[in-house]
Amino acid sequence: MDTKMVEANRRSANFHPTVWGDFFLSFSSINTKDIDNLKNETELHKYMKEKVKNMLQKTVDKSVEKLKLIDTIQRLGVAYHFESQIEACLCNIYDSDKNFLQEDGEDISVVALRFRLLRQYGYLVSSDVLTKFMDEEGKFSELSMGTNLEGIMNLYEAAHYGLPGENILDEALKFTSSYLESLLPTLNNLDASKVEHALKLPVQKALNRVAAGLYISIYEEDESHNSILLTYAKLDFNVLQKLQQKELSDITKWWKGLDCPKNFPFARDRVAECYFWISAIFFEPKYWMTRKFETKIMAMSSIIDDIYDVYGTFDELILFTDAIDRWDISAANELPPYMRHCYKALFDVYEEIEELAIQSETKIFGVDYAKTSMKELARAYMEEAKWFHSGYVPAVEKYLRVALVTSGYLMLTMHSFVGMGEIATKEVFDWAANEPLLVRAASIICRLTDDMVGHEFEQKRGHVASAVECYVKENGAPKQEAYVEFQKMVTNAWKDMNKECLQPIAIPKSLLEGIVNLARVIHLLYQDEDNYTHSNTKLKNLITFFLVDPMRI
Ligand SMILES: CC(C)=CCC/C(C)=C/COP(=O)(O)OP(=O)(O)O
Repeated sequence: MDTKMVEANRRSANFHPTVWGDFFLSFSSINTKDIDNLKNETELHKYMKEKVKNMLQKTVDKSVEKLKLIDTIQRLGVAYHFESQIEACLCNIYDSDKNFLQEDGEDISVVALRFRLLRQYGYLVSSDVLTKFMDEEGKFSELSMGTNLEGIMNLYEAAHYGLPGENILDEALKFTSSYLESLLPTLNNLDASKVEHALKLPVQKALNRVAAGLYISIYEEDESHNSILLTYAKLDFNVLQKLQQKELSDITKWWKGLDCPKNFPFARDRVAECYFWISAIFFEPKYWMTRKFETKIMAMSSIIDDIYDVYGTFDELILFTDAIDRWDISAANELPPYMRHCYKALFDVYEEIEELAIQSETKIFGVDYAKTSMKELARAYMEEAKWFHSGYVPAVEKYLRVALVTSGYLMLTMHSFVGMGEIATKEVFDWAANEPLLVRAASIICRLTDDMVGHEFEQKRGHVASAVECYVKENGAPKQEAYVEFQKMVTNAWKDMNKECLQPIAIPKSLLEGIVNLARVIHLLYQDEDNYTHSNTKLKNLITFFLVDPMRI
């Protein structure tokens, strides 16, 4: 270390060391026994897939059974194999006669399920269909709906698809959430697990892959389960897990080369956590390229964030921001050793991205958009550093102009597009570059949720004022008021996202889904605390479940 580094007055965040270290390196090769198992598993996977496909084909279109089947396939995390059949079926329902949402005598369970599936696939069906289940005062109640657990749960799931101003769904969510909570102590084990799962991870806020992994055991407990669907879901889980173990092994090898504990001892050493974050969003095998470099970019951004927020001196940060803005490898020579190391590593990642993009005929122009978003991120980090070093606490609106950029979600969006091939056209990148509502909404969810759970830990070590401190200063109000206000903004951001996912959509659905999934990661990892920074409990368990232990078939 050079002496200047030792002498400078630096902060320390005392982040805990890596949880995973070299653990995933051992998944780099597969032994002969595993190859045989893999062959058998792949064969069985293929065979079961045909069976599920047949099941879907044979079930009568527009029937209640078909809706339930689609719901189960989705909940088990395998809908991505049957997207075209599912789309066709829901399109058929939407295009049919005007009464499709409510046949005579249908109960809330069917009406709400159909409503939710259609909204989920982008069809703007009217929520008026639910008014029939309200009482004279326009409220949902036990009496108006009957105490049918499935119906209440289906209404609960549907209610998450509300749009701005759609009060009926606000009402539905209020009633169903508190009713389900109150029912919990009275339910048998299986129903209680279903309700707890739904309360924690409603379909609209859940990463499908994660919710599915956790739902499989609940489904297995249900005696009425379909054993073909169950086995197929488990097989699929294991096939993806093996693929992801190998990918994470390669990424760990790269990460080890950076030697984080030695070169960036002040930073969060979290590469497996970054991979989990990204692979839960882009889980389909065909998105391997996005998983690979999005993880690397995220892990690098995490170090860069810690350089700005924790370790770098103000003068060093000016040099670093300037070097990133110039994007010129010779600028590395002007940086102190630890920054130089980071800068060069960042360049190496972009070199790899460019090579991969060319090889796979992804259009290379996307990489320029990605670099621009990284420069914007660094400039925004610098703006926050200036505020911190001058003790400035901006008003919330001013803070958010910068802090939505430092949420990193526009940057991650741009990089994800690069890996997703032909569908990411120039128009798509331009769309993202123009601050669309969807990206803004995902960034609001990320920034405000992160600030609400993380600000006390951050302020203790010295950190730019978070949205909470900005609100308190601007309004002379207690922090509890800030939490309430921000929770409202987060709720509205989810509604904006629902709106932006309705037809006609601005960009291809799989790209939109990636952005919504970015917000869903926050719902999973930042509800109670910042489980990324403090990754040795909840996130450790999730990684063990999804990336280490296979399911018993
Ligand atoms: C989404 C991206 C780019 C993630 C990289 C890792 C990261 C910086 C997480 C948030 O950390 P934090 O809670 O310390 O963020 P901040 O310093 O912005 O509050």
